[in-house]
Amino acid sequence: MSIRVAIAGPRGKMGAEAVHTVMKHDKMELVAVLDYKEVGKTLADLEMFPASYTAPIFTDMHELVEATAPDVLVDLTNPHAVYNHTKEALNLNVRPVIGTTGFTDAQLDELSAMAKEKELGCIIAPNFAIGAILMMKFAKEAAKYLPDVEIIEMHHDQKLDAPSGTAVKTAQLIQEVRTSKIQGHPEEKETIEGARGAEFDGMRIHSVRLPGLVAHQQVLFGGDGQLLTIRHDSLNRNSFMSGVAFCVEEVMKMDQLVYGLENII
Ligand SMILES: NC(=O)c1ccc[n+]([C@@H]2O[C@H](COP(=O)([O-])OP(=O)(O)OC[C@H]3O[C@@H](n4cnc5c(N)ncnc54)[C@H](O)[C@@H]3O)[C@@H](O)[C@H]2O)c1
Ligand SMILES: O=C(O)C1=N[C@H](C(=O)O)CCC1
Repeated sequence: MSIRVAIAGPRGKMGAEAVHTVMKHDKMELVAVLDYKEVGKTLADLEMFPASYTAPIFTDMHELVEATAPDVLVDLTNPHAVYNHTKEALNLNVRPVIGTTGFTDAQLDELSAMAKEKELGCIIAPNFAIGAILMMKFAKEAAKYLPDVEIIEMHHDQKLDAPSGTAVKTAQLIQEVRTSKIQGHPEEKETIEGARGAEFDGMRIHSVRLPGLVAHQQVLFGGDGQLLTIRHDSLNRNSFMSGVAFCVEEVMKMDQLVYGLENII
């Protein structure tokens, strides 16, 4: 039986790729999409999609679920919309696969409790690219031996949240193995505010935003007379799509929330 999939944010850079991925997948059916405004009756009304894409467009999640009964909601929208979408989906017994970044810790805790209570699978994946997951895993391993670390994430200039979800997740994974320490000179002083980047448990995170970039991250470890750099580059959004398809299949087997693909690959 096909997995019935709905996608929120179908006109976006990631959402449009996800639409194509689900349409091509032999074990999935795209039953509906969620937009925030009236843009047409079905995807076929949008110039960006072919006439054969007949999934209906909804602007209300309750109506979408009532009319099309999806198993999974893939959300690729923005940090303002995603929390409510995830909550609504769980309330309506639809399993969320969330690629949108920008959750607070409190929101993650609340959603995790909701998924547990409902015994529903939910995946929140700051990064769907396998190379990025490996970068994070390798960075966690390296931090055991080289605890002085700074993260430089680089994204396109349309990105709304900073630091990136991947950078935050990387710092959290490192925090699990690194004895907390403040890095740099104890008396260091910023002469221009923000020069040393964001502070996370004594580590620094730097966010670069430039046209031309897609999604890139370097994790730099400094030691005595040596520097280790672990770097990942997503060169296009297709790099995320096998991860999206993997999550749609995986979430159907789960009964709780998982934050980060490193927990399930
Ligand atoms: N997890 C990953 O691997 C991964 C990879 C790339 C991007 N992202 C994240 O995915 C999100 C989307 O990225 P993007 O580059 O496609 O952005 P985008 O701006 O191109 O697309 C976002 C889309 O969401 C739509 N939207 C906004 N509010 C909405 C709402 N309330 N309901 C329905 N649709 C709504 C917008 O119309 C837009 O089409 C961002 O949070 C980004 O950080 C995650
Ligand atoms: O393009 C974006 O925006 C991306 N966001 C994710 C993040 O915040 O980590 C992952 C990569 C692309």
